[in-house]
Amino acid sequence: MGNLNSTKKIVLTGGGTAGHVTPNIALLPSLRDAGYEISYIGSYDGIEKKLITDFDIPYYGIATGKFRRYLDIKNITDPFRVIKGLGEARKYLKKINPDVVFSKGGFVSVPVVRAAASLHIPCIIHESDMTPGLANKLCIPVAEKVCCNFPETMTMLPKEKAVLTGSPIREELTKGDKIAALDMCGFTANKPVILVIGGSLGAASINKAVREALPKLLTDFQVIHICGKDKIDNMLLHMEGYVQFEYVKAELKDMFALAELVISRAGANSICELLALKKPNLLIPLSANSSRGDQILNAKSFESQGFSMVLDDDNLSPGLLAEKVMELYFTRQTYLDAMGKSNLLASIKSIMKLIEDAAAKE
Ligand SMILES: CC(=O)N[C@H]1[C@@H](OP(=O)(O)OP(=O)(O)OC[C@H]2O[C@@H](n3ccc(=O)[nH]c3=O)[C@H](O)[C@@H]2O)O[C@H](CO)[C@@H](O)[C@@H]1O
Repeated sequence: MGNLNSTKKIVLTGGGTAGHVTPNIALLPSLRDAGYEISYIGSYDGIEKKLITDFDIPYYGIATGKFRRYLDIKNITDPFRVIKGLGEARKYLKKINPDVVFSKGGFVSVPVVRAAASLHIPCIIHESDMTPGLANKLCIPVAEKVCCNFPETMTMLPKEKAVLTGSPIREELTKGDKIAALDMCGFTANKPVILVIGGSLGAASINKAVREALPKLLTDFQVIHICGKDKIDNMLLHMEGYVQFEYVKAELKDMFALAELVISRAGANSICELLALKKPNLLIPLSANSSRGDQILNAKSFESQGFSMVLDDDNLSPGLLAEKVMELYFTRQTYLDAMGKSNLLASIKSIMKLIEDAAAKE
């Protein structure tokens, strides 16, 4: 499309889980520096709306439906919601008239990208997992370029579209304050801290194993546990050296600064953050029984590069978890050495270049 004689405009989209939103947030400072007027199209009330409201960006909600691989009554109604979303996305895109759309994926992005393509607005897509998700698969045919996080993904995509950029990480995550985290958690400064993050939604199996392993873990460590919405265990609220949070926003940077080790799901953005922040980590990827297995591939790739220790969700037990944590603690320098070469800002720069090139198209 192109805006003659006017400010450059970009529409960001992506949602459903935080992993489809935080990379967009990571791009905001650079987009602002480059003079873009930024708008966001997401679902009416998804996590993207809650996360984006903090950034003073016009937000447009559309109807969205899931593309499931299993039988569900909603498979009958959701296609109508997607069609409705497509109409709404077209209406908002016409109103905003952006030069470019950047999509981080998730189901809400499909109507936005397809509507943008029908209006001849160039779209850049980002795939953070090793294998493209279904939403991105539906958008790749109409995308200008597809940013990849793993070299392995490049071989699965049309050659002329795939670009290896890595995942944009929020720069503020590097600016954490250990003392602020100690205060917030009521911890002492002379015992190492483990941060547990079960992805943006929390992970029931990790929550259970960590809680059952607490008698062992708390002998040598203090534990910050981000356990997911509605997953706080009230029985453990006053346990010394253990604190729980459902989800944290600005405080996450301080917790990262304080943590000596991190136990985490293997969501693509989470693991890139651990790499960028150089945190020795134990990954427990979401099992293939409850996903397409993308986290297992993400974790294997990080394990083979020496960045992570991996524990199968299917083999998870409190005893094994505590054992692996001790092993990680004593071998952490090996992981720190391997992670030493990552470059936090490289991916933001390379994605910005693709956005600028696409926006310059008439
Ligand atoms: C269950 C599911 O569908 N998981 C997918 C989802 O995970 P999920 O949404 O968990 O995605 P990621 O692990 O990639 O990213 C989570 C993001 O949320 C942030 N965060 C998390 C907790 C918190 O309290 N505060 C906070 O800011 C993390 O710092 C990170 O930036 O998208 C990922 C990226 O496509 C996929 O790899 C995962 O397989």
